[in-house]
Amino acid sequence: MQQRLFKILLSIGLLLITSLGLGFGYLIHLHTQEFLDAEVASLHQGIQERVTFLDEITQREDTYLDQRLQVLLPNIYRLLTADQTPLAQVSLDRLFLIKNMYAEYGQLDIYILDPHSNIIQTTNPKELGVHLASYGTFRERIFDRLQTQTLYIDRFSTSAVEGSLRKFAFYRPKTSSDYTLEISIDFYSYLEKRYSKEYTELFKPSAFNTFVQTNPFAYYIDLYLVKAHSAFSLIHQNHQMSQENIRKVQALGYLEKQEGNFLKVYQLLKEANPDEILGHTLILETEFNLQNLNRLRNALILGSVLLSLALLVMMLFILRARLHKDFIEPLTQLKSNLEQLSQGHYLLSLPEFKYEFKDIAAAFVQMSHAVQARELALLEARQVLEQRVQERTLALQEAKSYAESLARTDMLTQLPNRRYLEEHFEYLIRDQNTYPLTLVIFDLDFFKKVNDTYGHHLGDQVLIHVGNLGSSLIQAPAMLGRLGGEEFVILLPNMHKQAAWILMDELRIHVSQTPVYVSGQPPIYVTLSAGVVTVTQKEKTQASFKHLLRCADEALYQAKASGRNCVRLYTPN
Ligand SMILES: Nc1nc2c(ncn2[C@@H]2O[C@H](COP(=O)(O)OP(=O)(O)OP(=O)(O)O)[C@@H](O)[C@H]2O)c(=O)[nH]1
Repeated sequence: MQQRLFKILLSIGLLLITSLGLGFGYLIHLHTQEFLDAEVASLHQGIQERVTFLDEITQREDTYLDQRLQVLLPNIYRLLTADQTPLAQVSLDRLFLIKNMYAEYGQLDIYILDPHSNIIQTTNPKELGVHLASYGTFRERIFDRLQTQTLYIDRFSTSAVEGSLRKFAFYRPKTSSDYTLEISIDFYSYLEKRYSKEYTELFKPSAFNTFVQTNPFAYYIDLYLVKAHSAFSLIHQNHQMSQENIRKVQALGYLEKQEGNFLKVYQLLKEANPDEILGHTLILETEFNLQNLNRLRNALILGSVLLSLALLVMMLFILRARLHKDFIEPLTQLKSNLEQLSQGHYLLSLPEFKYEFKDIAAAFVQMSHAVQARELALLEARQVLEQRVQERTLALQEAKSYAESLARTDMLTQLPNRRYLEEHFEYLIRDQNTYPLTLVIFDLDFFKKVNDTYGHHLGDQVLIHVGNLGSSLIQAPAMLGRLGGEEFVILLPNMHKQAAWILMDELRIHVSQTPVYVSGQPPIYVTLSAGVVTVTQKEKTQASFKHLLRCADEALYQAKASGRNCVRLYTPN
């Protein structure tokens, strides 16, 4: 039982620990996820603030530069073509000369574009020969506008070739001119010149790396300026973002991609209508290395499971000990008491129990006493029952023997009846020592007359009287019985016929001389006639009760025929 209980407890405990471990694990997982989300959000928030600030500065400077460039571009054109040199043939030296004149703008570059948007001369040699019309909507945006106006100042934008943030301005002396003058101002170097270096540091791509350094999980960040379907990296220049990601981030605003321990997050920082000339979409890309975080989370989960396991083992041991003391021990004690009770030991000495076992023990003792009392009562009842059974058996035996005696007794005279006489004859005839065996039958003479004269009742008294007289003359094993009516039979073992004749004659005389006295009546005298038959041992094989009765009856008939009141011996013819 203890083992089973322990197994049940162990199963419950294991279930508990599994759920506890899983619960803890889930909580830790949620917590780390929340923590990570908060870190991601704080990083993005910081970048967003910086970008918003940059955006404000950009817009302000854009307006300011627009005003200045409207004056600057015609001036540069005039300076370049002062000696009547056609724009298409301005020398590189001249370009650099002019460029250096405007050092206050920081990194300023001058370009001369041919009618097909090719850069044919520039202070930025990297871009020489670049066909600008192949970049996005350059021709539609700029060249088409210059068909109707001579000056077009573009927004701040990334350089298609370098990816740096620049302000672009275009000028044609006449709308019909073939060649175009373009200048670009590097935004960061412009800011450095206009403000201070510390100030511009905030917006430089390298400054964004501080976000990576200060965030525990950040691994890599980039900002993309999206033009139509191309994205230009502002931090890691020349870096590209896939078309698929651009579309997804534009549609969802936020996108997360997990690859092993690395998490990439894309967030739309600024969305603009691509149809608007100044519209730029800004997408932030951040990448986080979660290796340490995952390791920490796994260690925490494992730790919590191990701790719960240790707690469970401890709890189980304590519980088992308590269980044994508070539950198993009293139960074992009660079990042994029950065994004692089943063996009939009622005087139980129960030890001190605790808790509910105290009540159980009390009830148990009560039950024991009740059982004891009931058993005693049962014992007594059994004794009474046994006594009654004995009494009833005795009564039954008596009733039986009474019934048997009734079955063998003539009710009127209380003498053996014909059945008893026959049984006794069978007994005597089987015995070797009863021969010669004599059977006498006697009959009252003219008994009808007695009945007729004195009534049947007095006739009965006469029959009883004669029976009594006969009984007084014989002793067992001889037997006198009433055959029926006024006929009687006497069985006389060990008696010769002469002796029997003498005995019967004695009875005849005795009857004839002993009247029946009934009050108010004269004495009633009766006589009897008798027939005697004797069987020797030799003759016993032919002898039966019926046969001897018939023989004796013949002798009786002789006696009747001889005038009655006499005894005749049977003589076979
Ligand atoms: N009171 C009384 N009478 C009985 C009983 N059994 C038989 N009797 C009568 O006994 C009488 C017998 O009559 P019988 O057979 O004519 O013989 P009997 O008158 O004795 O004449 P014999 O035998 O020829 O001397 C009848 O009247 C019977 O009714 C009995 O139990 N009680």
